[in-house]
Amino acid sequence: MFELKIKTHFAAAHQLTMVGQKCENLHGHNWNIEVYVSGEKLNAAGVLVDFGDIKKEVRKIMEQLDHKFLNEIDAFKDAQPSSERIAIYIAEQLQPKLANFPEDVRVSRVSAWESDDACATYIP
Ligand SMILES: Nc1nc2c(c(=O)[nH]1)N=C([C@H](O)[C@H](O)COP(=O)(O)OP(=O)(O)OP(=O)(O)O)CN2
Ligand SMILES: [Zn+2]
Repeated sequence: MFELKIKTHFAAAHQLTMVGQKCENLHGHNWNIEVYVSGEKLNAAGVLVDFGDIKKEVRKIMEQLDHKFLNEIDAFKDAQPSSERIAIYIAEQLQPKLANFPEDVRVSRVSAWESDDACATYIP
């Protein structure tokens, strides 16, 4: 088994209803995102997937989130944009894009760091 990781980031605003907590106020984060992709087989070039191909797909997903008010994005209208939900969102958006890659390649983990010391990870 091989596991690749690429890192990216986006900046956005959100509001979370957490009963009296400060995050109920409109505020923003610079999220740092780690995307892990795993699979068994290397291609003729000796790689699972070109890092550049993964980055290209992840960049498109970041464009949907960057400098947005996340609560207004369709995916989060009925589901608050916590770091957990952001991690799931990225994983679910990316997985179908991997259909063009070798068949056993899949998203194995997405971590969303909303600060230097707080991170939510989704493992499909
Ligand atoms: N499990 C989760 N808990 C919290 C989330 C989340 O997405 N998942 N999000 C928040 C808020 O986004 C809030 O903005 C961050 O809160 P918090 O880490 O408490 O605040 P700070 O970044 O200011 O950190 P301090 O350590 O308090 O300085 C809350 N919880
Ligand atoms: Zn927040």
